[in-house]
Amino acid sequence: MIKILANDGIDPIGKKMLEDAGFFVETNNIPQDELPVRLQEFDAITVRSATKVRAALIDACPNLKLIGRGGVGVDNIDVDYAKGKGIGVYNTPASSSLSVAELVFGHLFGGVRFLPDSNRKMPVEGAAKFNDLKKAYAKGVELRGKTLGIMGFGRIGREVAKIAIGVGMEVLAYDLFPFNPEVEVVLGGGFVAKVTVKTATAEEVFKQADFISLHTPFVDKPLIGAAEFEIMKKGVGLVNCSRGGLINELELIDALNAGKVSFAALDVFDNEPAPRQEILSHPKISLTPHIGAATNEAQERIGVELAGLIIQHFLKK
Ligand SMILES: NC(=O)C1=CN([C@@H]2O[C@H](COP(=O)(O)OP(=O)(O)OC[C@H]3O[C@@H](n4cnc5c(N)ncnc54)[C@H](O)[C@@H]3O)[C@@H](O)[C@H]2O)C=CC1
Ligand SMILES: O=C(O)C(=O)COP(=O)(O)O
Repeated sequence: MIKILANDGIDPIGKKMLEDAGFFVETNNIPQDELPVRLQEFDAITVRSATKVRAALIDACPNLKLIGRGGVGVDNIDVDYAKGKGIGVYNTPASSSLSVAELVFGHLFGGVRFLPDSNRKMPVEGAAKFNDLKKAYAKGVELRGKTLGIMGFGRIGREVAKIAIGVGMEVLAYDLFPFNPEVEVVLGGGFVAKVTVKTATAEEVFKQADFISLHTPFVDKPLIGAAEFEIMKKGVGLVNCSRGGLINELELIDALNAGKVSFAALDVFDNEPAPRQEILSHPKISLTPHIGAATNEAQERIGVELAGLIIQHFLKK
């Protein structure tokens, strides 16, 4: 019997699909340092972003035939190394795009009206300083009519654009590669509108956008640091629901303190799972603990897609 370790969990429907197909599935959260021994008895492992499947772990588990990533980023897996050893590596690239895009808008709506800071301060200072807080948060802005710069016009970037258009924002889209600027915006009542977004260079996005949202993978260096903050509009808002490292965190703090950036919203961090304290305690940063894909709908789609890929992999052997 094929044995699968779902080390960062798997949606119950995906698990049942695997079991119905005759696989044994153990849902667990085995600590990283115990995996080199305990994974040896399994044929496959599924992970989210927490568990790392590096070369040393792969070497320790000669029985391993498949690594499944329930999600998009495979930066926690030594993919080429695994494939070089004949191990199948799969991810579920489209299943969570909408959930991430909706979180981006949660952060944007929150950022422009100071919700994170208000939520931190109201329970502590609300009664004594209600009117001071009311004054401090009086200068919010509306999103409609503002320009959203989207860096990386892939699956998530495109979903973000659709919501932005629905909200009445202008979209400036930048990608490293040529892309189709037309998106299909689903409106109520079964109507679909085809809208062509403006394309831009990275520099144009930095100079013209009121808000910037990042949707590229992290490769080797930040996309945004002091030089980029320098040319941005004063008061720009930034969202990073993509990967820690894309924004230089220390230079972000300088830009927030200088008033150049009005707020930042981070779902991902340099040092996960322990982001730096200056980031966690900054009043102008909206924080979520890497939950872009953490919705019932996304996790169900991911579980079902991953189960299908695993079944197909083993059945075709
Ligand atoms: N916060 C969370 O929980 C989640 C985060 N993510 C992350 O979101 C990111 C984007 O995911 P998808 O949109 O699904 O990927 P995708 O592959 O569909 O799109 C990424 C786009 O970025 C472009 N790109 C790559 N390098 C670039 C650069 N240096 N400058 C400009 N564009 C560049 C690519 O050409 C591509 O169009 C990934 O890093 C992924 O891991 C994905 C799901 C959940
Ligand atoms: O799919 C991705 O790239 C993600 O970052 C999602 O991470 P998670 O599976 O929620 O730990």
